[in-house]
Amino acid sequence: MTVRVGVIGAGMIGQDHIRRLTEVVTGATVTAVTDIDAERAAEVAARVGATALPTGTDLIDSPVVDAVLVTSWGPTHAEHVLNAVAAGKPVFCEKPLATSAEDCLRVVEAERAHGRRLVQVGFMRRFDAGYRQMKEVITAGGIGTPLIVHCAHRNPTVPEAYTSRMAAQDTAVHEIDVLRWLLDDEIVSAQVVTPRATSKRFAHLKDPQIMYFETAGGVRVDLEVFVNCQYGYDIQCETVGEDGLVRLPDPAAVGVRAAGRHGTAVQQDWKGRFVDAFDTEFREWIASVEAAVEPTGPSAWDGYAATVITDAAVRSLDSGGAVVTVDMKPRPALYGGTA
Ligand SMILES: NC(=O)c1ccc[n+]([C@@H]2O[C@H](COP(=O)([O-])OP(=O)(O)OC[C@H]3O[C@@H](n4cnc5c(N)ncnc54)[C@H](O)[C@@H]3O)[C@@H](O)[C@H]2O)c1
Ligand SMILES: O[C@H]1[C@H](O)[C@@H](O)[C@H](O)[C@@H](O)[C@H]1O
Repeated sequence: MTVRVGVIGAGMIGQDHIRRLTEVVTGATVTAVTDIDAERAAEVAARVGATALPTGTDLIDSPVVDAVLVTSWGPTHAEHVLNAVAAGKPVFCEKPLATSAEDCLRVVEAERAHGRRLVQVGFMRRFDAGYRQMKEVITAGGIGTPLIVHCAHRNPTVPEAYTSRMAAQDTAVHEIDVLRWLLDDEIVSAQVVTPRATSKRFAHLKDPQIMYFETAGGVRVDLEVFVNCQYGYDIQCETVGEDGLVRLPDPAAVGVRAAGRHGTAVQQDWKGRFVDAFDTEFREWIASVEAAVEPTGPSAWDGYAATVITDAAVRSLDSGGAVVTVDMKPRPALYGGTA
């Protein structure tokens, strides 16, 4: 069976995922596209022989759509995901699942009422080969009990519309998700402190920021978020355990020796850094839809958890650096919990 995907939001990442679904992943085709910019929807749909539809509701209800991909602006995600769950269709939602914890919980409740998982959230790092190898080592006891994680998340620059809160909501949210998964542990507190700001930023922005997280199991995490670091897109992660440490590899790149120097190029954006992770993410999602089984990727609960934890980080930033306790509901049985 070929999975017929309808795409809501034909912007930057929507178009990239449409290319991925049509050119990279086998067993999928894009049959419908919608965007509040109707001209854009028509143009993108025409490129892949899909139908442009006026609204997300039309697309979700369309008989030529088996599964829904939501790549519109964050504040619109919850509405589309809730409509897809109501229609009983599998839905892949780019992060964030919703911009408030309340809206994330509405999705969780809708899915629980439906009785099985239909939602996958687009935290692609769980599909990155390096993070997967780290998890295998940690799970196999290769470094003993994890104690500390050191992380850095650096972007070369960000646009003027990027705000200080987005360091948690848009950027650190990737570490928040991948660390919960990597450590199989829950984050219970967050603290954000700010050093001297780089002069190479917009005046309104606090950049860099240093975030500290603590897990229920007592692991301490430090994360540098620096979104105007100038030199490249650089993701670092090192987990220190009782018996050793495991470090995320840098992406493979040729070594160049010339003009008296030896070096390797640094990635310049997330698209290139995580291209393989995105491909794997969509291969696995399409395979789960094709097999009519629940997706194994990040769940609606993971989307909720990430939002609650980023909210705590934002509160800490706003308060000038207080340690903020994460106020998370008990995890329901549908997501491996006991509630
Ligand atoms: N996983 C990642 O690393 C990653 C990377 C980039 C973006 N994202 C996420 O993807 C989402 C989209 O980001 P982007 O950079 O592509 O934004 P974008 O602005 O380029 O595209 C969003 C598109 O959605 C359309 N749109 C907005 N509301 C809509 C609605 N209700 N119905 C239909 N269309 C609607 C807009 O007109 C626009 O074309 C964001 O939530 C963002 O956080 C994730
Ligand atoms: O939306 C992007 C994307 O999620 C990237 O992976 C992250 O590095 C950026 O900071 C963020 O702005």
